[in-house]
Amino acid sequence: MTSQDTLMRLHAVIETRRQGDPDKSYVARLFHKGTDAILKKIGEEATETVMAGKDGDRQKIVYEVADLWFHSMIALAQFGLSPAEVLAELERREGLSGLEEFAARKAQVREQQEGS
Ligand SMILES: N=c1c2ncn([C@@H]3O[C@H](COP(=O)(O)OP(=O)(O)OP(=O)(O)O)[C@@H](O)[C@H]3O)c2ncn1[C@@H]1O[C@H](COP(=O)(O)O)[C@@H](O)[C@H]1O
Repeated sequence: MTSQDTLMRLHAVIETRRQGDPDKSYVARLFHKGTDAILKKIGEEATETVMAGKDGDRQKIVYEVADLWFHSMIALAQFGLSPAEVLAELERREGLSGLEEFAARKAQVREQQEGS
């Protein structure tokens, strides 16, 4: 079993919660609250991840990043996306230096500005 399977299985569970009972399911409750509530959770979990990092607490970092990924997956579902699309984007970037990509993007913007 791969990590991708784990993400896709969780995604499938999240999708089933769309019509779930908010009294029985955390995910259903969050869907029921709507986009702003989902995005707010991502902000909270990102902040908690930063705090865990500042504390240098490795176990807490794992716990908070799991919360962050989980809530990000609810956000993806809310926008009709799946982890497969994020994984495909990461695969597309594989082997592409971040600095080279940044330079290419800058050059593209410069060309667009010079062309207009
Ligand atoms: N992976 C998770 C998962 N990670 C975190 N959480 C919940 O996310 C919440 C995180 O909230 P916080 O840490 O901010 O604490 P909180 O006090 O509970 O939340 P607030 O009151 O502050 O909003 C907690 O209630 C956690 O239990 C999760 N809830 C569910 N899942 C997965 O989603 C599946 C479906 O869950 P249900 O929809 O609840 O059946 C589960 O089987 C799991 O696989």
